[in-house]
Amino acid sequence: MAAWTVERGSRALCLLQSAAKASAQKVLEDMQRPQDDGSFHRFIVKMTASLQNVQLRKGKDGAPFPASQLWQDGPVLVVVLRRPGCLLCREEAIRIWNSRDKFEAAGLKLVCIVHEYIEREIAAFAPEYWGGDLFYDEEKAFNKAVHGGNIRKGSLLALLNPWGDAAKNIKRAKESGTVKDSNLKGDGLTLGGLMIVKKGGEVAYSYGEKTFGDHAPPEEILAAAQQRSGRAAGRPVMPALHSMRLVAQVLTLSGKVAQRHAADHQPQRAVCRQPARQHHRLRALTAQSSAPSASTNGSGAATTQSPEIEAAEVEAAAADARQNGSPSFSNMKVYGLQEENWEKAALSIVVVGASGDLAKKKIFPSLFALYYENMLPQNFKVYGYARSKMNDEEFRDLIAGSLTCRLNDAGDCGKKMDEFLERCFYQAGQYASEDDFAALDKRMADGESEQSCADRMFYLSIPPNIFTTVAACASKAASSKCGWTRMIVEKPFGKDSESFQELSAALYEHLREDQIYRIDHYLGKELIENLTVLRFANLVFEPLWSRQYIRNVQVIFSENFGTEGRGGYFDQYGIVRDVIQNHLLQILALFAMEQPASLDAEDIRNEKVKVLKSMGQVRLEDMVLGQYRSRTTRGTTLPGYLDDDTVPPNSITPTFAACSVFINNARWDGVPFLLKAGKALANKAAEIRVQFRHVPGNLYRNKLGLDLDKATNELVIRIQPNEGIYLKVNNKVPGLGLRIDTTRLDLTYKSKYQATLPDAYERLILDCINGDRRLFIRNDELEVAWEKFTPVLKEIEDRGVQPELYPYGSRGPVGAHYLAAKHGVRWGDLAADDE
Ligand SMILES: NC(=O)C1=CN([C@@H]2O[C@H](COP(=O)(O)OP(=O)(O)OC[C@H]3O[C@@H](n4cnc5c(N)ncnc54)[C@H](OP(=O)(O)O)[C@@H]3O)[C@@H](O)[C@H]2O)C=CC1
Ligand SMILES: O=C1O[C@H](COP(=O)(O)O)[C@@H](O)[C@H](O)[C@H]1O
Repeated sequence: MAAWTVERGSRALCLLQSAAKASAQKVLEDMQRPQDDGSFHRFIVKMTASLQNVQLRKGKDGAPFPASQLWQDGPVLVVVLRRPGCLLCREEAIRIWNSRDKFEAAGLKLVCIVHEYIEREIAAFAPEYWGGDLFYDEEKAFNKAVHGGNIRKGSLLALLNPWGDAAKNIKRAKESGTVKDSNLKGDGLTLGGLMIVKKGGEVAYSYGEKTFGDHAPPEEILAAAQQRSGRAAGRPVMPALHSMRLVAQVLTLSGKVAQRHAADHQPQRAVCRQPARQHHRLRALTAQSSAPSASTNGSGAATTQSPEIEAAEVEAAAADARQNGSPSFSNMKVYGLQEENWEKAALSIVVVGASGDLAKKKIFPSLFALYYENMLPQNFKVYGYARSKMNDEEFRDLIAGSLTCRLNDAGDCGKKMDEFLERCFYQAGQYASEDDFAALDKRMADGESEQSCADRMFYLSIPPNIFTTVAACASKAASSKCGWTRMIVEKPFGKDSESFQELSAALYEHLREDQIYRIDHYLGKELIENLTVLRFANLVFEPLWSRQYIRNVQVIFSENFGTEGRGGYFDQYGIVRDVIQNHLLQILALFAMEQPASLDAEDIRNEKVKVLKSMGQVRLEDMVLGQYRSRTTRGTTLPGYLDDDTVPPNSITPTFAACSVFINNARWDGVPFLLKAGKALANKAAEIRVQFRHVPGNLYRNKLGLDLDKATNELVIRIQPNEGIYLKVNNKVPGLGLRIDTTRLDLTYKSKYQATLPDAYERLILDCINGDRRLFIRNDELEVAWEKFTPVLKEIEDRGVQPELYPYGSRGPVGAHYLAAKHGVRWGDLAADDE
């Protein structure tokens, strides 16, 4: 068989790299020379064999017959459903069914397969959404086949992400107007797809749904159908599963795109010498160039340009290839291999500083949660790296203690934990030793060798003084040779403008901006993700979001424990650098920014930078500093900050700070933004409070009591704990007479949603793997953030400003009340009516 093998595509890619200016047509011609090393053939045989004898039924009680009967007389297009009642499945079914003329013209018969037979559901589905034959596949063999032989389950987490593909698909389906009604009955998690099977059983095309409602691109199905029948003018018939996609990839690789990508990957050695690995590289490049947002951000494999520019380039390259290439591809969109490669992809995750607190507390549990939710690529491995001496078993014991089964435990958590731990390894090494990182590289390469090529993600969970040393050694000695290499860098990103610039410059010596993922875990919190949805997806809030209606905004962080063990780190930074300059300022930026042009990372971050630039300098006179002291209650003494052994005696580092800032733009002019953060306070909370102005000429003024502030509307976005959003409104108390009460319109997440909220680190690690940079901080954001705070921090240190003492477990220093009063407002969290 004249097969289009993956290796053949690999060679074509090398050809492209070495002669990037060659036209796509020429490359296609080169690829079209037949080559048969048997691998594609073996794949087809395996796939075909797995379906031939599958027993299908027409109806639940119908007589079973072998699936091979479907294609014994001619080719067939098989729609493999997830669930007949679902909106997205109905949308897909009717779309295919309505295009049946084209498929039938290409000689295909259309059938639909369900893996569950709920009579009423089927009756509501066919013939309303599907007019052809429908068969029941009890074994779910077709659902497996479209996903390479395994059941693939969609994750409910995917539905929680308002920017995710699943949400976009739901929107698209609703807007299509083709589905009148839908329901939630049946198994909605087992993903489906679509296949074209040739007469006799050879699979000519296969597409597995990657997430809910991700359907095979119509142009691709049609092109495959035409190829299958050999009807596309002048085209050789070719097996479609790989070749269709391979050609799509090659089309994207013409001219400068190929050149740029080739240049972007570092180090470049061995790229062309390893044909087996090229397949993966093809994926990485295509994933980056494929259509929707996930793809432009997708691999992050290598661009310093904005996604729009890149998308335009890819489009131009594809257009070029269309012009010069075969007419049968003229309508073909450039879709990536992401979905199938998600399973084939190999990923090595390195946690540097694996013996430390953050790694144990957050990173490994998050990785396990992602694994449990099937969010990690099939071929992933985790490597812990630190100086401490441990073997793999000891390392596994160390992290096992912190893994939990909190996410939707389906009873298999223990087993999953064991599976996860089997993929965890430990490599001891010094942080400044390239040789030690080379040893890690070797270890990873051994682990990766079964796959085509692995991407590598490093999480630098180490003290800031060694960030750049590690970045240097890791990038030099342990970068991925053919996939992407990304590094998540933890805060603190410097101590002031100067040290930040130094750190930044040092990182840039070894990494490009698109490889650096500066994490601020507050951006990964559910309610922060929801902030932009709340603003921009509701008509009722955005018009009020300005100086005209808002009196002040408060961003509040409090913890009911002290530095406890982290005093050594904390004392060098203090609460302003630890929480306000990063977490709270990031929240403020998202809250106050203008509507971005799109939800792309760069558009959002551009708006954040603008609003930060419009912010005035933080001034000492607008700031209150505090430090907690010990407190004895009922015979128990809670230690003061200075009682922490890791804190120097007489330290004046603030553990509490509050400040007011203004944003000097048309929207926010004159509105005080009050930021407050403290440790060892009365409770643990993080929230945004928006206090609205008083109602002018209020008819009920005399019913509201003397304190009008109590009756102003207040919108509270409770980031944690007990996540939720509520709006304080005035309401008539039911009954005779007219009494007014201030009450809450309350959306408390745990009452409304059953799903466990993912931890911020889970979301952010996954985003990094996906190349989604929206929730990571760009260098220029930090630059501005430091500009606003550096002068005041310097002044505090130069003057040796003494913090006001407050007792452990109290509501903080009294000075904070004066600060609010200076702006004629009160702290919402300290109001008597606020529990
Ligand atoms: N812990 C937390 O809650 C949070 C931490 N962060 C940030 O995450 C990063 C990691 O934090 P965390 O895990 O608490 O840090 P740790 O202090 O626990 O350090 C992590 C590891 O780094 C190594 N290490 C510690 N001190 C040094 C040193 N002076 N020189 C070289 N290596 C050292 C140790 O491993 P070994 O000796 O085995 O090499 C240690 O296990 C830091 O940047 C921190 O600011 C951010 C937010 C929260
Ligand atoms: O970054 C930090 O955040 C934690 C608080 O995080 P949370 O998710 O538990 O609210 C804080 O304790 C720590 O001091 C700071 O470095």
